[in-house]
Amino acid sequence: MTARLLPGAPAAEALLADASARAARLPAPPHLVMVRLGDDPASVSYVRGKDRKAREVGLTSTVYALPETTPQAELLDLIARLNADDSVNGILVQLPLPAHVSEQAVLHAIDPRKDVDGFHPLNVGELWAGRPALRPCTPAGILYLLDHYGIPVAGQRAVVVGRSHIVGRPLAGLLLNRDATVTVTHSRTIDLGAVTREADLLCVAVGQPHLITPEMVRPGATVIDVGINRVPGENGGKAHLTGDVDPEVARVAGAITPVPGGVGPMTIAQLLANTVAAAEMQAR
Ligand SMILES: Nc1nc(=O)c2c([nH]1)NC[C@@H]1CN(c3ccc(C(=O)N[C@@H](CCC(=O)O)C(=O)O)cc3)C=[N+]21
Repeated sequence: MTARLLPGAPAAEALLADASARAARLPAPPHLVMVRLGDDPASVSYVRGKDRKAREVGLTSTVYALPETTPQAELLDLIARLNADDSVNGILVQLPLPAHVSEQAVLHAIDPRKDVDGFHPLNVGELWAGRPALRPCTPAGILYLLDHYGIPVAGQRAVVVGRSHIVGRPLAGLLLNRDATVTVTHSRTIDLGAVTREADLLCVAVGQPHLITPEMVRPGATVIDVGINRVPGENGGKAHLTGDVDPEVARVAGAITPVPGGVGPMTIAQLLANTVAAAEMQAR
């Protein structure tokens, strides 16, 4: 038996088609502004991917590529101007930020109504209260993917491995809002495998290549691999991407997302859907 593969592309396409149709009904194309500091190759490539996809589906996209050394005050100033600019519907500041800039200060500064990452504390609070608001892109994209493939959530035992503010925690909140029974594990969890083996739905977001091995997975479980790890090629060969889940897990799982081509495309699609939702909210 080998697991059913859950590619992101078809689900992302469905989400984007809906977002694009809704965007066309607005008085002006929704406008996303992305800000990045420095030239970390992964950040450059992610922002480029989001910018390209935004244009493809009929949004307006602006990228501010600022020097690594940009003072925090200057970044906060830019955010204040974007907040005040009615032609801007969504603002994303690419993480991670250089050490001299406080992530907290930046995330607090973004107008919650334009916070298409869903990282502002007001939106975090709304998520945990189960009230509608802009949701973090990767977790919301994962829920969309599960729904797209008809994988049940309500009543299921969900285990989230990782408690980051951008994936693990908000994903646990979204699963709870959808009536899953949720356990969150982390680096201090004792006997991780005993916990993950209980999962009907196992979501892994820690950034450790192949942390999850076959004996840690309940036969037939759905496995969502959020890890995107760049590993150098053997003998100087090409570097490649690999997930937090050992590919051998496909022999026991019922369904599994690939890396690349699984959760990554959902994150981008959800960001653009959030931008359309923000524009709709602002038009009201
Ligand atoms: N403010 C902020 N918001 C974010 O949403 C955010 C961020 N900062 N910082 C970094 C992480 C990471 N992230 C990804 C988005 C798309 C892919 C993606 O499209 N991945 C492709 C592969 C891309 C590649 O080849 O590198 C895939 O999985 O198939 C991956 C990772 C968004 N993040």
